[in-house]
Amino acid sequence: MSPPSPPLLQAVDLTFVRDASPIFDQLAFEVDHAEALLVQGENGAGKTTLLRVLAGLLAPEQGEVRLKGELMRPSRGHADIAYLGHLPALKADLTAAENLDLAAGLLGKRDGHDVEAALARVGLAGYDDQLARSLSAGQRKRLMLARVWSAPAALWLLDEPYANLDLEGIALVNDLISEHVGEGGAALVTTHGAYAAPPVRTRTLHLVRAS
Ligand SMILES: Nc1ncnc2c1ncn2[C@@H]1O[C@H](COP(=O)(O)OP(=O)(O)OP(=O)(O)O)[C@@H](O)[C@H]1O
Repeated sequence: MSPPSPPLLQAVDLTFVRDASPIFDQLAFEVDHAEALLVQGENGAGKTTLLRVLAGLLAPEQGEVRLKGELMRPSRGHADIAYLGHLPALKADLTAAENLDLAAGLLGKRDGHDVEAALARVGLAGYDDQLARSLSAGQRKRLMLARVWSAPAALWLLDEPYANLDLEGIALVNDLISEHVGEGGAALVTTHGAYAAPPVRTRTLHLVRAS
């Protein structure tokens, strides 16, 4: 009998220290395929810091992040991870379509998730030629969600995906996550609010500032 495969993501005793004070200390959890972990916590609790460590954008003081059992090293990106951060990772002088093309060149693209389909999926059909700089904050968030939806990554790390969105946009985020999890993907989602619908709350991690 073959050994069980390791979970998609393992946080092993993660400690992150800023200015000599720990943000989180010996944090350990796992997220597997078909799971969504909702990360909740007050302002400053360390949610963004945690997601950036998991994305490999920040190095922990101690502990490690494992993806499919393999040690992840800090880097600019990882093929198994689609990260949606607080700050728009869009090129302001490129159009919506060009931004998605650029992301596909860097991150790859899921079959059938071409630019037209991605814009339509997030409610931006017809915005192909609009510059990212002239999109509203909610439309920029939708474009960032289109990037995530188009990527072939199994693990979505979504930092405040509900921010700037209207009610229909909040429902869209929950739909996208449910669909992804239903297809065997996984997601970590941070929020302060109660926006995450039940399918997005497979489990909850309540983050409390370590000191
Ligand atoms: N670049 C930075 N330099 C110094 N301190 C930082 C930096 N980024 C975050 N911090 C500090 O680290 C702590 C955790 O911040 P983080 O952004 O991870 O919290 P959060 O839970 O995401 O907060 P919020 O809910 O307000 O978005 C805070 O005290 C914050 O002030």
